[in-house]
Amino acid sequence: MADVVKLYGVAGSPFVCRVKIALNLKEIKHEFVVEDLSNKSADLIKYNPVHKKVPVLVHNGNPISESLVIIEYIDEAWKGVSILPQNAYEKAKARFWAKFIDDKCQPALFKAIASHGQEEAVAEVHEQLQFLENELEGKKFFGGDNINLVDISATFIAYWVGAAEEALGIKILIKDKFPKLIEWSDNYVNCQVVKDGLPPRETPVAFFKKRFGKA
Ligand SMILES: N[C@@H](CCC(=O)N[C@@H](CS)C(=O)NCC(=O)O)C(=O)O
Repeated sequence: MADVVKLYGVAGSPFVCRVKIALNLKEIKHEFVVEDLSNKSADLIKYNPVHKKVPVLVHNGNPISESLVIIEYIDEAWKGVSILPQNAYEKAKARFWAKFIDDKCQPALFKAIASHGQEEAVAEVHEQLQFLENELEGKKFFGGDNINLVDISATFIAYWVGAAEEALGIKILIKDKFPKLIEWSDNYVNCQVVKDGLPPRETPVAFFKKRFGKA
């Protein structure tokens, strides 16, 4: 029997896009079920009763939530290109950086964006981003020649930060400070599997204007 794969999400969510990109990498056919987060569906509450958030992947009726968990599930459940390294140490390192991006980088970036690029908040985010800049030394992607879990985790940095900069007229990813990260962003968002998983740029730009723009 053919697999039935449904992804519950909203087009503008960087967490949902992570999952779309992982599905694209593995060439997994799926149905995208659009959620209204201001009026969550009974399915979403049933499938993710703990967090009640998207993304949720439902594979043959089995729900999985939390984007990083879903990506690891996709990697294990389907053959094709590997998203996590095979080597135990490299795998642990990939998980470490993905968690670092979620726990440290994204919250710091959000704070810097919300503050309209206030100096202290930007300095804090630069401290975090420097670790990623160093990690890219001698590599095209965090995964080396190919995209891996860390690249997908950093989708917000590659795409949403530029949209926030445009929407609010601020600068966070400074070229002189983060040449590798900027080169990586360009390479990453121009991969077809990534492009196919991202919303049009107007979507995040409009989101940041509405959420943080001056009235
Ligand atoms: N840690 C979660 C975060 C997911 C998340 O924050 N999703 C947002 C959309 S971007 C959401 O569903 N928000 C609805 C809510 O908070 O009620 C993941 O990695 O999947």
